[in-house]
Amino acid sequence: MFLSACVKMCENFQDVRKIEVVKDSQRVSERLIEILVSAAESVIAEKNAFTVGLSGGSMVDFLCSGFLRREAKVDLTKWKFFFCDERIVPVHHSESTFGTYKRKLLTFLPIDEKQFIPVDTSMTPSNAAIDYEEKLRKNFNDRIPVFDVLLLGMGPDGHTCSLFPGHPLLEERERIVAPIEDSPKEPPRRVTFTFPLLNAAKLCVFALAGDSKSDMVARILQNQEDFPAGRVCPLNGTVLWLLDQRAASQLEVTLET
Ligand SMILES: O=C(O)[C@H](O)[C@@H](O)[C@H](O)[C@H](O)COP(=O)(O)O
Repeated sequence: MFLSACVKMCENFQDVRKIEVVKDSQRVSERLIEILVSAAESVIAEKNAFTVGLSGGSMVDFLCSGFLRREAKVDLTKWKFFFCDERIVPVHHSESTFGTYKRKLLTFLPIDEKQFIPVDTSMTPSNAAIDYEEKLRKNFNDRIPVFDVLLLGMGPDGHTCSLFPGHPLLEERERIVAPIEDSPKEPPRRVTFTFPLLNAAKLCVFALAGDSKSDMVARILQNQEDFPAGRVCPLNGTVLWLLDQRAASQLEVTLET
């Protein structure tokens, strides 16, 4: 069910923040794939390529469940997957985001591992960030890479990627990928996209489900409190908050007739 909520102008950006509320987490998964496939069809028709930034956490399960439930097969051969953040651990480590996607998504989706552009986690966070920035620039022609879609999560403290409340990285304006050595969310050593890169994207999608998200969702979307996830407002794009009813339970949502 599409409950079209208030459409808010993001502060300081000329873009529109959109909110879509669906029944439950399963429907979040399904809608996520529908949105991705629809975006991919139009982008590939024009550019013959499609770039996606992946987050860790529950995003992996949303994508696995969504793709598994989808009847119509999707041609993913032109899709390229990058990581909005990554933990600096070996890829076989249970906390590796790329490792988790390999173990889950790659086991059943017709995707070649070469379609993933992983962070080199054998390096220090600082060198891995520099190296990943170079990898991004090689894959995009833009000074600041313009992703077709960035898939984002949000922690209960309002963080997104590895951009945490009160962290100096929130003010980073030069680097598009930055190291962090003191992530309050384990593991502490990571690399992360920064806001200049996030807000250059054409489409950012937050996929959130469950009661644990509802308080922060309302603080950001309704009370306009300043948390990292709320600072995602693409300059020339759209940010969609795809929520299940539990994550949206504290929002005053208007029903669209
Ligand atoms: O690798 C990470 O830690 C993620 O990129 C992180 O930003 C995640 O998206 C949020 O912490 C939400 O995680 P959940 O979706 O699991 O709540």
